Amino acid sequence: MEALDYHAEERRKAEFDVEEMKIVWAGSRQAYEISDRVARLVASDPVFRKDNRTMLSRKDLFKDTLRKAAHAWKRIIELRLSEEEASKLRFFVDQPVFTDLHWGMFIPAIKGQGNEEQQQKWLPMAYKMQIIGCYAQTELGHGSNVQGLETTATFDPETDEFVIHSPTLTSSKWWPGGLGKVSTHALIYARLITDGQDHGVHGFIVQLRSLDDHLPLPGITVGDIGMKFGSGAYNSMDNGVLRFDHVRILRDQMLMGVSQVTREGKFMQSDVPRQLVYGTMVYVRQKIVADASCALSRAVCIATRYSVVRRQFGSHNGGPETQVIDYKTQQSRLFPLLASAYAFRFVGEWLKWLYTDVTQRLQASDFSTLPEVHACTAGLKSVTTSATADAIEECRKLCGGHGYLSSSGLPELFAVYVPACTYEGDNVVLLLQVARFLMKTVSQLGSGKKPVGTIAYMGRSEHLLQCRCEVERAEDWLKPNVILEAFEARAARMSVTCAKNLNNFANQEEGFAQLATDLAEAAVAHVQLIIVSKFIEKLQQDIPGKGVKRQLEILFNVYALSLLHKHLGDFVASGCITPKQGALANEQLRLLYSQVHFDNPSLLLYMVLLLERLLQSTSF
Ligand SMILES: CC(C)(COP(=O)(O)OP(=O)(O)OC[C@H]1O[C@@H](n2cnc3c(N)ncnc32)[C@H](O)[C@@H]1OP(=O)(O)O)[C@@H](O)C(=O)NCCC(=O)NCCSC(=O)/C=C/CC(=O)O
Ligand SMILES: Cc1cc2nc3c(=O)[nH]c(=O)nc-3n(C[C@H](O)[C@H](O)[C@H](O)COP(=O)(O)OP(=O)(O)OC[C@H]3O[C@@H](n4cnc5c(N)ncnc54)[C@H](O)[C@@H]3O)c2cc1C
Repeated sequence: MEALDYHAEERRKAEFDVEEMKIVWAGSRQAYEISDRVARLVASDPVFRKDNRTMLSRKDLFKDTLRKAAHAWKRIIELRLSEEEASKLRFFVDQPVFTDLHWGMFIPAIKGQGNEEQQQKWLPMAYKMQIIGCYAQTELGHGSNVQGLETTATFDPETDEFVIHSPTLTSSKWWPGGLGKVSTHALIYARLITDGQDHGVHGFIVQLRSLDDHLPLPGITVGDIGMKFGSGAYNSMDNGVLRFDHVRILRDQMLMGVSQVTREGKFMQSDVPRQLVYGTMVYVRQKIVADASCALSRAVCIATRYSVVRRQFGSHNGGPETQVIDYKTQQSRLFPLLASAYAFRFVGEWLKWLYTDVTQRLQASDFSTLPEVHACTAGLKSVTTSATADAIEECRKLCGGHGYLSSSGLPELFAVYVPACTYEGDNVVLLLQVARFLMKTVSQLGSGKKPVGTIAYMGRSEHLLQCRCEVERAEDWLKPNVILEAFEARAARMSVTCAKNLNNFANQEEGFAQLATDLAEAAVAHVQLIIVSKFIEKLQQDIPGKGVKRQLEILFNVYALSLLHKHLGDFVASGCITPKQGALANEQLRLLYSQVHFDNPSLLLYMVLLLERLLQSTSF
């Protein structure tokens, strides 16, 4: 049977309404229709082709990228695409490019940290792309440690200006996307100094290049930092280096939404948390979670198609060899990744709501949920990107030798995706931020302050520290409440154990440094609980379509039980479950794989309907 016939055959086996499942994946019928329309637009436009990407030189790749970005902008204008459609189009062009940072960070930073006048001044030019901006925070010497940045912005009351300067080699801005060749402006994060006093890191809009001849302005040294991981991949992006030699900017070019400097040079901290200066990173981290489900679904789509078509061994009497998707090892490696794509999709939907909610609260000067939003965006960005990067590599291996071919699409997908574990915050550094939030919560348990939101389970820690999972048979693991309690107990016990062990140290800082690995693992347990609980909440919603909810329930159980199996040590060591109950979970997982198998290609291949036209370089 031909491969495509087999696909059709597999689809026909679907025990659920594929059309309705597409809408579940997209989040709404409207979102699906926009995605499908824009995907067709991109796939049918030869300018957006990308199957030649890995064969181009860096220079030709960059020119090709500029051509695509300009063409995308032209199509957005011609077709009068909405902001959502335009964002989808840029996403489907699917090549790291300077506009990612212009639209994804430069504009959001002005919106989030600029005052009303500054937004009115800069945003119209940015929306029309009359100026092109980048987000220049990281320096050669500091990326994770933002408070360690060295670039200075010294106020000169004589001239009502800031003097921007790079005092050391390590203060050179290093990495900002779009900086190397294209950006005319940058949002610079620098140490604000007034009257000899250092007020920490703040944002400043600085013009880098002339709007007439695009040459660097006086005092500005700027360039590209060179080739990066892989051949195509992120080399379509002009990540750059930037140094300042006493460059003067007007006082009103300091973003004044969070803090201000008066004409007299007086520093004024608004009554908002200084961490709002980090707001753009929080915004991008929540977007990265939804993007993880997309990248993961693409890799799993490729690996599923391969697994359905590839046959190896097992021929009897000259008959066809066995489909590799029939091997239990192939299923146990592939199906949890399929389930993870859905899990990340749903938690990404929820995180987008959480971020929208905190944005509205901030406008009413309600900062109550800011710590939780920071912990959720940091933790989910860390856990989903690490899992997705590992999953793309696993999908390469699932495809045997062909997975290593550029034409499989997987090497490029991996090379473009993996920096997500580093940019917008190194994943370990972000887990330690979550751990800080967890330890603070545990320390307040005795104060009567009731934990709420995603940390509410800590308020039941007395019960969770004693409970025993009610699992006597494998099928008991199919109950969402049983799974939820196991994950809550694991997370609570790991955090409380860390908190107790911290007390063995002279001070919190020393304890935190010594116990960092345990704290990072407790953070992972907390974040995985969030993902599991949001999947359960999704299943509690009204989900139309024949068999759709049933399939999602199977995927939920695959996701949760494969995680439990992977982290069985945590669950058993913390006493949440017994080794016997762990074995029953594994037994149930094997049974679930058989169920997914008969529907898996359809579950996956409907994603192909959305992405297939964009996976042109994928061909088995
Ligand atoms: C690691 C960070 C957060 C440390 O920041 P620091 O100021 O040193 O804070 P502390 O660790 O001392 O914590 C103090 C306090 O503040 C809270 N907090 C920290 N961050 C936030 C936040 N974003 N929102 C709200 N609250 C925050 C923290 O919880 C503490 O609260 P307590 O109640 O416990 O006192 C910081 O250095 C950091 O974020 N580092 C990562 C840098 C980063 O992400 N860089 C990205 C650059 S842009 C980029 O990579 C672009 C990529 C291209 C692309 O995306 O395509
Ligand atoms: C493709 C790409 C695009 C980027 N684009 C931009 C951009 O547009 N704008 C911008 O400003 N930046 C950008 N960056 C920079 C990026 O934000 C930083 O690289 C990132 O924040 C990590 O910081 P770092 O490089 O200093 O890593 P480091 O912090 O030096 O991390 C190195 C190692 O040290 C460990 N580590 C560091 N601190 C601690 C700690 N306290 N405890 C335990 N372990 C620790 C980390 O876990 C890691 O293993 C980009 C980076 C990449 C790769």
